[in-house]
Amino acid sequence: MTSSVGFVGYRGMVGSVLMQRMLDEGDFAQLNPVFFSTSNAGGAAPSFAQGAEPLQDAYDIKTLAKLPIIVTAQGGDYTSKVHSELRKSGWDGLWIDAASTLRMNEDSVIVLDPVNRNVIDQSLVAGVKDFVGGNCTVSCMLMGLGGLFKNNLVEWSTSMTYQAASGGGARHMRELLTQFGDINSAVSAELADPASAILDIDRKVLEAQRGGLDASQFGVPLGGSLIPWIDADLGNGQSREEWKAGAETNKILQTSGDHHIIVDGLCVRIGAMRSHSQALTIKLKDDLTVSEIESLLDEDNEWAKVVPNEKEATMDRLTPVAASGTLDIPVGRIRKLEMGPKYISAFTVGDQLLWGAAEPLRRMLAIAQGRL
Ligand SMILES: NC(=O)C1=CN([C@@H]2O[C@H](COP(=O)(O)OP(=O)(O)OC[C@H]3O[C@@H](n4cnc5c(N)ncnc54)[C@H](OP(=O)(O)O)[C@@H]3O)[C@@H](O)[C@H]2O)C=CC1
Ligand SMILES: N[C@@H](CC(=O)OP(=O)(O)O)C(=O)O
Repeated sequence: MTSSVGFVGYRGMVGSVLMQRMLDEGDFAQLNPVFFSTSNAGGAAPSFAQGAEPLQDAYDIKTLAKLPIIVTAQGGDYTSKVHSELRKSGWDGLWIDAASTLRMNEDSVIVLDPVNRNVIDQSLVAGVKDFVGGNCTVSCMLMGLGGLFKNNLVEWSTSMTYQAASGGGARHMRELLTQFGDINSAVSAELADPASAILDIDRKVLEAQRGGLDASQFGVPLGGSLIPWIDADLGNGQSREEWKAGAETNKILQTSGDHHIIVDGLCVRIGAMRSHSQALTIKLKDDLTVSEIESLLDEDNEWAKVVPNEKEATMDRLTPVAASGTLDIPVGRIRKLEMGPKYISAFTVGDQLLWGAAEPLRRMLAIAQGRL
């Protein structure tokens, strides 16, 4: 008998990527989907799910409580509003969530099964009910660098990130593209004239960036610029996105005490669309050769793809344009740094809507149903 699974947030950006992955993998043949909406209860179910009943009210606790598994990509506000009420009603089903709300709760597990399948399996046996996808930057980093982190080879690590607009949401992506378009329009006449002076063009671009661009989502222009702060200010000089790197990495790996790995760095928003990149400096516990490191990374999981530390391969394969829309996590620029034989650099890129958001949820659902 196929079990019923509730989906909340199926039409949002993360939800749409999740639905597409589930369609690609034929997952819907293995379950009976029930779709929920916060805005259109009673409306038609999505066209890709033929035969599904009309949309249910995502705030109706009784209807939600009938389901053994609920998957939500609706967002943190929804989780805050509904999850505790549902639990209080006595519901003991599995809650699989993309939002950060429950991530650091003691009774939740952050899911990234190529990295912590053992933790997920043990937790299911132990009766854990809340399974939450990790922060996109953390998940993409661990997918690329898993071979070092899982083998307890990292003493500490810093990551300097280059995060895509999609991390803010769909409206942020639109705003970035609108800004690029408006900047182009501000200088289109000069660009069409090869004799125009580049410094005049530059001055006009800056005028547009400082005066005329809609930046209502990001707060300041991102097109042709960057923003070295992501998420809330924790008041100690660190952004919440930066705090997540250490907190979530250690929770995913279940490290504690002497095994705690220090992970810290700066998180920066750049004008890429949907792939997050990060440059890492890692202090290893052992003096491994570069080829030993590359083998460990490449062999760790089928998605980590080592890119040789050469100019052409790096430019071809280690960029947001190359990684976006794929499950591959290219990892390259691996070399020993001048600081000493245990210090290495690495650079990795990952689609933050796939491994960064939707794919760990899709796989957690399959694990929960005994399909993976
Ligand atoms: N964006 C990201 O990179 C990541 C996001 N997440 C988590 O996932 C949550 C959802 O993010 P995201 O998918 O970007 O959010 P979206 O804003 O794209 O979607 C959230 C909800 O908005 C409603 N909605 C209203 N208007 C529209 C519209 N025109 N098109 C589609 N949906 C609409 C839908 O709810 P309804 O159908 O009920 O009206 C939808 O489920 C985040 O809050 C975060 O917690 C996690 C990791 C990464
Ligand atoms: N904060 C991430 C996106 C995100 O949704 O992260 P989290 O799932 O940790 O809230 C970014 O802006 O790139």
